[in-house]
Amino acid sequence: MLDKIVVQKKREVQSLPNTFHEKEYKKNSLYDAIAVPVNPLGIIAEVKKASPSKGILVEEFDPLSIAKTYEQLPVEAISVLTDQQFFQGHPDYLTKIKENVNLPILRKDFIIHEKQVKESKEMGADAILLIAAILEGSQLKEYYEMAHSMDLDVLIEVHHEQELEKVLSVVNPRLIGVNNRNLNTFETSLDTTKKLAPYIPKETLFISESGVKTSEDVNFLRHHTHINGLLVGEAFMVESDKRSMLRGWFETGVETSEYST
Ligand SMILES: O=C(O)c1ccccc1NCC(=O)[C@H](O)[C@H](O)COP(=O)(O)O
Repeated sequence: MLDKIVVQKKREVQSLPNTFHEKEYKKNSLYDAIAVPVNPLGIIAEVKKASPSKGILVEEFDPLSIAKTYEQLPVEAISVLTDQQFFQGHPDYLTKIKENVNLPILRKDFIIHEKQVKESKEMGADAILLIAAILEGSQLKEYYEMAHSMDLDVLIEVHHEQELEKVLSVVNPRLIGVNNRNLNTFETSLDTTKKLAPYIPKETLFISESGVKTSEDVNFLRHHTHINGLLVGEAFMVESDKRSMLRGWFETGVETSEYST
């Protein structure tokens, strides 16, 4: 699946312009929001209509209204899927949300070319995702530095130790996301975050992405790891009472964390 997505992205990149116009948006820092969260963990809530693994998640999809709902909750940031082909997202969703919602906005897409970094800035993103699985070390470094020079935060996503090693050999990432979803089989396992936790540098903010749905999931991650945040899509999208769900995640808390270095 990841291969198919990359093939499609290469096509899309060809039709992107060579120049982009930076608009003046107020920057909301994803890094700062996760570093000092309102919740016990920083929550990045995703605006996600559909996915290759689950198909359509919600029939009546109004991205701005979802983002406005998130803004009323105690969440730290919003992730917006801008991929059209596989996730039924759109770049315009991100721009509209940026113009109307005062939270850091992460552009969630499959960035494989520098033009997409510039496009993200033009769209109004505060942060971009770089997926180690689809980038060479040299590209990771180039796009990471380019993004920072444009005042974009970067969340670098990894799935296993080799990808993490590749990332750490080229940059000192401020934010790392461990994606619990195997991008080939779509299966999610929170053990992915648990296994990688000992290797995430202490000075890096550490996000666990995908497959988080219940308070047991949240407690498992808090007990076994030192994560700073969670990126959650499906659970928020399908839940009508998002506030209660979020409250429930932190109600019991974790008495002791097993995690130690
Ligand atoms: O969500 C998918 O099915 C998917 C498939 C292939 C590549 C990426 C995919 N998702 C992107 C994401 O990383 C998630 O939308 C995000 O982490 C939230 O995950 P979840 O809470 O499980 O919806």
